[in-house]
Amino acid sequence: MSTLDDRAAGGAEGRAAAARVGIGGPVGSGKTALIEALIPVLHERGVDLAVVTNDLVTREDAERLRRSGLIDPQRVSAVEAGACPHTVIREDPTLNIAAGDELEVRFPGVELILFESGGDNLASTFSLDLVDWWIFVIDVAGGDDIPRKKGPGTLRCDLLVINKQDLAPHVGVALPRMVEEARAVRGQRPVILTDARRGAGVAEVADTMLKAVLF
Ligand SMILES: Nc1nc2c(ncn2[C@@H]2O[C@H](COP(=O)(O)OP(=O)(O)OP(=O)(O)O)[C@@H](O)[C@H]2O)c(=O)[nH]1
Repeated sequence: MSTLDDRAAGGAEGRAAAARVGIGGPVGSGKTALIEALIPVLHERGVDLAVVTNDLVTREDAERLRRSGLIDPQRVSAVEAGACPHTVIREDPTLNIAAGDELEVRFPGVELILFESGGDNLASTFSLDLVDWWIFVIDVAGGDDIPRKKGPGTLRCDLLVINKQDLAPHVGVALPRMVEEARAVRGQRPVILTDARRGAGVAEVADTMLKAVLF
């Protein structure tokens, strides 16, 4: 199993290691939709990219990305997480680390690997043995009280994405207040509003991530 230290040293084969970014969040918050929107933006920025998806007992999200036409299907790997999505991104990320290592071997120039967690709850967090930096995706339709609940995902992530901003008027959410409360509990660390289906806010997510992990 490689670790961040191994990877910083260029891995066993002396290859340059890819930056690894986690994308977690509750079921249906829009993690896959955000990745689908990010891929073209990252390609436009010239980033050599691969993706690892995590599903409970299927390869649904990987198949969705492979069929999307957005990315070479070979660059999408699937991890079947089993019963607890957070186990394989936090307690024992061996399967995910191995999937990332295998992508680095097959695509020696890969610069960035996105790890999508299976849908989980507000307590979900990533091990820093697996990722360098991670995003937590919540959505407006899940309720404007989510930031106030101070779940570990919301508090500890490097970037909080509040997705489905387009739904705010339909679910009675005051967006400015939700963002303000999120910023307050996160000590001013970044919070970005997105509409992953239409692409709003996605370039800002890409640039914040690239600034943190590649440049
Ligand atoms: N209106 C709206 N719908 C969205 C947005 N982002 C995602 N959706 C929809 O929300 C649903 C769930 O999106 P996914 O991307 O599958 O969510 P996910 O977090 O990957 O789901 P799991 O992997 O099952 O946890 C889909 O029907 C998406 O089309 C958005 O910004 N606005």
